[in-house]
This record gives sequence, structure tokens and C-alpha cells, in this order.
Amino acid sequence: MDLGTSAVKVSALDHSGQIVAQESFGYDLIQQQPGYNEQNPEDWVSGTTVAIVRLILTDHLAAEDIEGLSFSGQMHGLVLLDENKKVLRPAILWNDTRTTAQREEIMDKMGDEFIDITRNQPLEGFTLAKLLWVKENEPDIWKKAKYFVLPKDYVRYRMTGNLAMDYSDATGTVLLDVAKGQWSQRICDVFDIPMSMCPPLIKSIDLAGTVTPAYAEFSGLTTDTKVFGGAADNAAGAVGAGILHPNMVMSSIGTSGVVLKYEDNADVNYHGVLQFEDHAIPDKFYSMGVTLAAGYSLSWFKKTFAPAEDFNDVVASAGKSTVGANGLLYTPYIVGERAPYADANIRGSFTGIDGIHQRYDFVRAVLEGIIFSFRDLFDIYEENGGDFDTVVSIGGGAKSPLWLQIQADIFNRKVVSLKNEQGPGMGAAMMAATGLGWFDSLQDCAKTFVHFGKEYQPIPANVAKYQQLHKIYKQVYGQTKQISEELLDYRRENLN
Ligand SMILES: Nc1ncnc2c1ncn2[C@@H]1O[C@H](COP(=O)(O)OP(=O)(O)O)[C@@H](O)[C@H]1O
Ligand SMILES: O=C(CO)[C@@H](O)[C@H](O)COP(=O)(O)O
Repeated sequence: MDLGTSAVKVSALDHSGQIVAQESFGYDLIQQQPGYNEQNPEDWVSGTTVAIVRLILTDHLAAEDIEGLSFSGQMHGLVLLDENKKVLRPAILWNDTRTTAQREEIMDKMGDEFIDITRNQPLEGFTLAKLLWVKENEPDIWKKAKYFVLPKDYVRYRMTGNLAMDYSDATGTVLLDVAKGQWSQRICDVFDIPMSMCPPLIKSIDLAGTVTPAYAEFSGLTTDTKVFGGAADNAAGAVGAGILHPNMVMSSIGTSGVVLKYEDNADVNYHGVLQFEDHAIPDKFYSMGVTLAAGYSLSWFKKTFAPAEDFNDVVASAGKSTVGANGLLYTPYIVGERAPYADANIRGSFTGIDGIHQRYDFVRAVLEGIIFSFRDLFDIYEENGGDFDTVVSIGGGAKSPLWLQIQADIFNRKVVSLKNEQGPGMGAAMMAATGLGWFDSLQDCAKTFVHFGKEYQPIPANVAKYQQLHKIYKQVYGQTKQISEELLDYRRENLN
């Protein structure tokens, strides 16, 4: 089960890792005010169940053959439950940014101690700020709240009757003491959150229960199907991309972009500039930086300046430009940024526009600017002694051979794509397969389930040019910060 923000995708895989059937079901966002993003947890349960029913009735999968299931879930979303484990209000999602005051309150009360315990900054998107928002703004609901879980944990609860949260998603609540692997008593005390609200912690490959008779009747599954913990979508994506060894980094170009690195232990401290999370592999970790508008930058450009053209043709047109887009730079901050700059007010720019530039130079600048932003994250890894030789590229952006070569040249590392990429759903299936005992470990499972595609090697002449340009790119954030803030003030005052 890949429980995303726009849809749930349910995939059935066999022992060899082949997909035998796949169904999905979409659901809506509730956006009552700017910055508010909520979803109804019942929609996740209904959508997941419809997809399972279709697997059985439309794709003719025998329910008895479904030995196990597991999850990848959108991270950070707050689901509040009462003493009878009934949902108290719509879930407040990862992309809901109403919580700036709570983010500041957390830093004012705990400062660096908070980052040392959780290894993360208390950003607006993370669960603790959402808990505090409900406590401060909806006291009647807060009084009734007895438990909180994350989106996929709620679906798992409805299937098994057992409440639990896996470690990889628990780090994203920023209530976990990462080094100790326990809920943080200190953070709960400072913010007066009863420890009893935090659900039991399980590993991603742990058995969370079996399908209850009630859910079996609802879905057509049998009560023999085993349900495993599952993981945060980025942890599951990393498992599905084979990021299971210290020498590997994942670069994901979806709507947003993620640079994610496997971490062997919790010794490294990025001081909250990068997110630091428990991996789906027991006692292992990953760090990641998120570029909010990666693929979105390209989609925005195409929709705005080439609406009638084929997406592939627009991307391929960048091949007519040169390395460095004939001296044109793009910064992808068009919806603000999360890493390396946690700055909701920064906005994007094209710098160096010249009368000689053609539209294909702009396309090239967009492709390069997104990867320069990823390169900023690589620099943080290098400053912290990160050692890796392989970058696995996933997401919609990995469809373009030109973009894969640009990544190899800007990262100055070998870049590989995946054959038949399935994203986080593949990782979820691998957790079920490993939990069922088909494989000894996720690493062992990856040997059968994960297959790398073509390799792209850095071209030395391009690497040198990109190194020179990245130095210039790095100056743009500082030099456009003030201008971005003034323009945003202007928009707030003058536009609806
Ligand atoms: N043919 C293509 N070549 C390069 N990039 C593409 C292509 N098709 C789509 N994309 C990029 O992939 C992004 C979507 O990736 P995807 O992994 O499907 O994202 P998400 O799961 O967040 O919706 C789009 O924003 C777009 O910029
Ligand atoms: O906030 C984060 C990671 O910190 C996001 O990665 C969400 O977890 C995204 O969910 P989808 O876009 O995959 O639904």
C-alpha cells in the first residue's frame, strides 16, 4: 500500500518481485484557508479498501494468496483519536503550514536541545507543531484526544485493530529521541503532551497483527493475511531504490525533490539543516534534504510557456542549449524552500537573461537549477565527511536521459536509474516479503526485487564547467532573499 497525498496505490507482487496487479484510488485535499491542507482519514480507509476489492474482483487475485501486506505512508500528518480510537478531526497534513507560531514556540522553549534530541528542526510540516496547534486553538478537541498516529498507522489500525507507529515515521513526528530510539519524555514534559498519547513503536518489518474479521468482511481479504509495520514514504522509497548501503544516495525528482543518504548510525549531526530519520532497516538511519519545487519547477515552466507541446519534446529541447544554458541560471524556489534554506519567503529567479537566449536555454537552466539545488545538499554531505560513489535517480525526472547526464556531471558521480521503477510501493512490498520470512533481510530481498538500469558517468569537461557555475549559483539565494521578501510583501498588500 502506497498511501500518498493524492491517491493510494496498491500493488500485488509475487516471490520474484514481479508486479502481478495494481490498483489505485484518489482522494481530495481539504483546503479551507491558504496554508491549510487536511484530509479525511476515512477517505484513506475507503480508498485503500476499494483498491483491494478491485485487486480481488477485477484482477482476480485469490484472497488466500495474499500472504502479507505492508505500507508506505505520506509522512508527518496528524490523526487525533479519542479514548475509543475514533477520529476527532480531519488529519492535518505534512504540507499544512499554519503552524509557524508553534515552530517558533518550540525553538524558543528548547532551542538546540530540541535539535540534539530529534535531529531535526521543528518545521511547520512536522507533527509536534500540529499537536500544539490543536492544543492551543481547539481546546475542546484536545481534551478528548487520547492518542495520535500518522496516516498509514491509522489505516493499519483499521485493518488489524492494533495501534502502532514504526520508527521511520516516528522520527518525522519530532517527538522521538533518535539516539535512544524512544519517545522523548523531555519533549513531552516541556510541551505538556501525555506520553500515553504516543503509540507503541514497532519496526517496519515487524508483524503488527492480522486482518480482523470485520475488515476481512469489508475488504474481501482473509483473516490469515499478515500485516507488517511499513515505513515513511521516503524510507520506503529508499528501500525500493535499493538505498541499503552506506555508499549510496538517492536523488528523487518528483513534484518535490529529495536527496537521501543511507546512514549507518546516529553519530552524524546535521543540526537540523537536513532531516534525519530512522530507516526501515532496523537500527539504521537516513538523512535527507527536500527541494520543494523540483519536478514542479519544470511542470510550471512547461504549463506557462509551452502549454501545447509534448512534455518529452520540451525537456529534450534543452539538448540544443549548452552546459550552463549559455550563462543563464535558475533557482527553483518558486514555492519557498525547505533545504538547505528553511525559508518560506524566498522565491525563484532567472539570472543573466541575455538577448541571445532562446526558450531552450530557459528549459536547460530549469533542469540545471534543480540539480544545483540538489548539489547544495551534496555539499553538506561532503562537509560532514559523507562518502558515497553511487547516486540512484528515481521519480518522473529520471525518465530523461539528458537530465540523468546533467545529474552525473553536477554531482560528479556515477548516476544509475532503476529498471521498472515502482517508487515507495516497491519498498512496502519488500517489507512485507521480508516480514513474511521470504528473505532474511531487506538487503537480501533487494537482490531479487531491485534491478538497476543504465549508468551515467560524469564527463570531466562538463564537471569543471558546472563546478564554476555552482559557485555563482550559491550566491543567488543571499542576493535575492531581501528582494523576495519585499516582493512578497507587495503581493500580500496588492493582490488577492
Ligand atoms: N518525460 C519526462 N522527462 C523529465 N521529467 C519528467 C517527465 N515527465 C514528468 N517529469 C517530471 O516528473 C515530475 C513528476 O514526477 P513523479 O515522480 O510522478 O512525482 P509525484 O509522485 O510527486 O507526483 C513532474 O513534475 C515532471 O517535472
Ligand atoms: O514531507 C515529506 C517528507 O518530509 C514528504 O515527502 C511527504 O511525505 C510527501 O508525501 P507524498 O508527496 O509522497 O504524498
